[in-house]
Amino acid sequence: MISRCFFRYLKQTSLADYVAFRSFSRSQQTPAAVTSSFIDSLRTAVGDNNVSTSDAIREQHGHDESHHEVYKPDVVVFAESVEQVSKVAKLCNEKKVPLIPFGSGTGLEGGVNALSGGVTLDVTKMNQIVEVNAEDFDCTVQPGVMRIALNSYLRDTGLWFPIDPGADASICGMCATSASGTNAVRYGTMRENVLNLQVVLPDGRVIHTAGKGKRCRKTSAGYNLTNLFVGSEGTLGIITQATIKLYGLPEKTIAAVCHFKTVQEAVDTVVQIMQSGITMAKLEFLDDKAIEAFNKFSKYNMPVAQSLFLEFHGPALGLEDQFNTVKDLIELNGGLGLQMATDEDERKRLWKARHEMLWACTALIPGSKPYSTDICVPISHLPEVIIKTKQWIDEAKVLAPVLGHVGDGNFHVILPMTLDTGQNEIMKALALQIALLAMDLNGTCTGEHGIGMGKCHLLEKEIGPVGIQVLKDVKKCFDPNGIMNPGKIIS
Ligand SMILES: Cc1cc2c(cc1C)N(C[C@H](O)[C@H](O)[C@H](O)COP(=O)(O)OP(=O)(O)OC[C@H]1O[C@@H](n3cnc4c(N)ncnc43)[C@H](O)[C@@H]1O)c1[nH]c(=O)[nH]c(=O)c1N2
Ligand SMILES: CCCCCCC(=O)C(=O)O
Ligand SMILES: [Mn+2]
Repeated sequence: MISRCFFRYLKQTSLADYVAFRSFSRSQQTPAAVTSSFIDSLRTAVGDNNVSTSDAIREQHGHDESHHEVYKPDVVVFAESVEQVSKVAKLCNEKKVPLIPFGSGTGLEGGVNALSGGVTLDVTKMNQIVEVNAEDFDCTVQPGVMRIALNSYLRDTGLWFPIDPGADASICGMCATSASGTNAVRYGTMRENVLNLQVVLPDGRVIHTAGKGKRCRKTSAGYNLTNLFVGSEGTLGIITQATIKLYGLPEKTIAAVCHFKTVQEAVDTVVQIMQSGITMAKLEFLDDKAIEAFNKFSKYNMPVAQSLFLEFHGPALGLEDQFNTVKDLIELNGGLGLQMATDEDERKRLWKARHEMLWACTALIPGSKPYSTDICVPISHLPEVIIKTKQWIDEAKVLAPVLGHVGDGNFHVILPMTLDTGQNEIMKALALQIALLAMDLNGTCTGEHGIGMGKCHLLEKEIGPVGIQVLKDVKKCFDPNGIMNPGKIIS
């Protein structure tokens, strides 16, 4: 039974939102015209070995890591070059067949699920690092280059690409979702780190969003096409190359963990650290439930309490001063157990465990699939939003750990979805309620996972009917036949 209190906020804001959410249904797309002669033309374009209609391959490409229902494409194509991507796009456009770009399938909003069937275009075979300009701190990669492989390749140069969503995602998939993660508080998100993109448009034309070969740090040359494609989730074109910023590996790194008796103390500390102007590299909150999952899954023995995980990057000189300033703030707010950790192996183990929190939380209920909230609010509203969220979780009597990138005002509630539909309805209502609160407090329903198939109804609420109409106009301009990843972002 859901408590009346649980729905109080929902009722205060708008019951209509909840009804709209419950009855939200994706507008049915025209079924794909994938005939055998169409598949033959794909084989001619990319070679027999690069076209698969096997059920297992279609299943594998019909979902990401989220709980969303699987939607298999009719056919999966593996591209090996920009020319092949262009030919496939042209063929799909001519026959009005849906075309869904696929990076590595680690998304969390059903971005790759083929809602209307069609062709899924897997770009993992295009995995070359095109160039590294160490002296300019940038590099250019093909769409199948993965984040961890890029950083291994860069290691000897003393450079790295710090944006880290935890999962080993493709760099171009990260561009497509505007990913971020634990290091964004210092290094920004994909939006701040992409200098140029090569994109194949649905009609097969190839563009460079900042101009061919351009990789300058600043430009005021016209509309920002690059950032139109960052976060476009495969709905405007296929990203076939990305030029991104690199950074020097930090000379010194300090990690630390501390815990608090109350959520208020922990989150007040976060706000004060951010307002003090200290540049944190990571500033993560894990609530008591998250710590329980963390201990169990990764074999730690941390106090089960509201916790902060922190990391500092910088020159050896002065970094300990920053640590000590933060230490003072933590202690002033009642924080306990803070210790400096500089041992590299222990640090790696800690962050690996943090990145596995999705699996740690879902393991709390075996067989469950994760449903995620991803709100982001201005930092001053963070204490209010986290405290209300935790109160609602308690009232709803669901097991839902809270964790996230609080230095950015961004956090997740991990809602393990099971076969118990009653319980799932409660989870979805809770997720909606949290998103509505964030939006009321000048925040967004998604800081980093994107809209995908799961949050279209929230985007409508977030940017309003005129905003949505403008997005639809933009979509029409790039993709007049509506073939690119239909049903995503705007339904
Ligand atoms: C355990 C765990 C933990 C996290 C996350 C995942 C998992 C499994 N994520 C989410 C995820 O890693 C993130 O969304 C990636 O950016 C997705 O990259 P993929 O290559 O897997 O794209 P994937 O293949 O999943 O595609 C995602 C979307 O991008 C589109 N796309 C992919 N490649 C494209 C291309 N070349 N051109 C055009 N469109 C393309 C797809 O069509 C789809 O809409 C995350 N994220 C985050 O920001 N912060 C975090 O903290 C985490 N944490
Ligand atoms: C489905 C749960 C998503 C939250 C976990 C992934 C994530 O973004 C993280 O920070 O961890
Ligand atoms: Mn995250």
